[in-house]
Amino acid sequence: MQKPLEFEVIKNCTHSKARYGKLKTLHNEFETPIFMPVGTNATVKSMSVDELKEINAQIILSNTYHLYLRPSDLIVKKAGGLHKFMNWGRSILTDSGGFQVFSLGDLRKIKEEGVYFRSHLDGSKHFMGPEESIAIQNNLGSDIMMSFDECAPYPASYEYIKDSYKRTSRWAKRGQIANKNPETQALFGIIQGGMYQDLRYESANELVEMDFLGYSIGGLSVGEPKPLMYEVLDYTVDLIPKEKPRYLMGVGSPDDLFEGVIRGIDMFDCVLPTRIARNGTAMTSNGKVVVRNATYQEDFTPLDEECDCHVCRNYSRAYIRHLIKANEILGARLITYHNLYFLINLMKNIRTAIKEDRLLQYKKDFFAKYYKI
Ligand SMILES: CNc1nc2c(CCNCc3ccccc3)c3nc(N)[nH]c(=O)c3cc2[nH]1
Ligand SMILES: [Zn+2]
Repeated sequence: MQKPLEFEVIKNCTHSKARYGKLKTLHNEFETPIFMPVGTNATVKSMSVDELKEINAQIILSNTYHLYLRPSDLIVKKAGGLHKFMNWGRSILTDSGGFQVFSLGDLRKIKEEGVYFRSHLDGSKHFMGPEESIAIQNNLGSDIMMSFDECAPYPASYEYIKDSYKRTSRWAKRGQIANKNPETQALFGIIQGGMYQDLRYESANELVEMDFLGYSIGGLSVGEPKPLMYEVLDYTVDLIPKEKPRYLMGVGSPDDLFEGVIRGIDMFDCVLPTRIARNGTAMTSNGKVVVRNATYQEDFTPLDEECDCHVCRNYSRAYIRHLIKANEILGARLITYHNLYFLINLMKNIRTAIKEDRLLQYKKDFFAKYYKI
């Protein structure tokens, strides 16, 4: 049987759990650890696919919940699938919709069969369960699909988390059975269990039993203190077979990328770079630059002196500040382009540091500048 995904660990870091690897889908092959730009409505906001290729994006995320509601997965299927619809020839990963139903929709009810919710667009009533989520992802044709899960809130009681992760495991099994394209679309299990070590163990073991092609660590980056997220990561990563890819969902500040890589994570996604760009904040090697501040009114240097991206080679802080203040679309576009390039480039430097066995030193050097320590 043809496999829709192949993953190979090429180099393990000697003084951390970091590893350098390669992941192959039916669309392309890319190196890990990797940062995946988020493209909720079948677009990485304000970026064309040509610009995404220019910044060397290899895999982008899209979303079952959003595309089901608008334009509908049936229309995307009629277009020939999401790759064709958005003219993106590289890899696509789709989230299963569970997280978005809880964080966006007006939640009505979680039942064994699935979730009844109201659309955040027009309040219309909908139902989504594992079978519906996988059918939508099959229609979208993404290379990597996520199991339908409940991302439990934080904080939550032990009893709540126990019931929730057990239902998520039952949903994962139902989703596996519902997958119509197991030879062309890989399915990941999502480990839940809140901040309770024994429940994380049980969730991971039940999903490893089901033999998914990769595993996401869910239920984190939901408002818990960072040290707690890192503590849960410390013991949860070890439960995933080391030859399978590990995806930490919704994580992507520079600090969290380093801490996640050091703890053995291979894949990351985060809306931060695109979201902060829209309010005029750029990520640079010397920390964040809120370019809308008056200080940059006559600053004719690039966003980041050390960045070789198209934006930093051609535009000044003063010009981009002017665009943001004038609420010109180009302002957000230019900062988004640079922020995405910054994180994609950071991951390239992290991969090189792993290959050369100097990751912890690189982390020290990076933050010495980023936080001007
Ligand atoms: C920000 N913190 C955070 N995000 C989480 C997500 C969503 C990850 N982002 C995917 C995305 C894809 C397309 C468009 C927009 C977002 C989760 N997704 C699932 N399925 N399960 C989680 O436990 C879970 C936990 C999360 N924590
Ligand atoms: Zn730049």
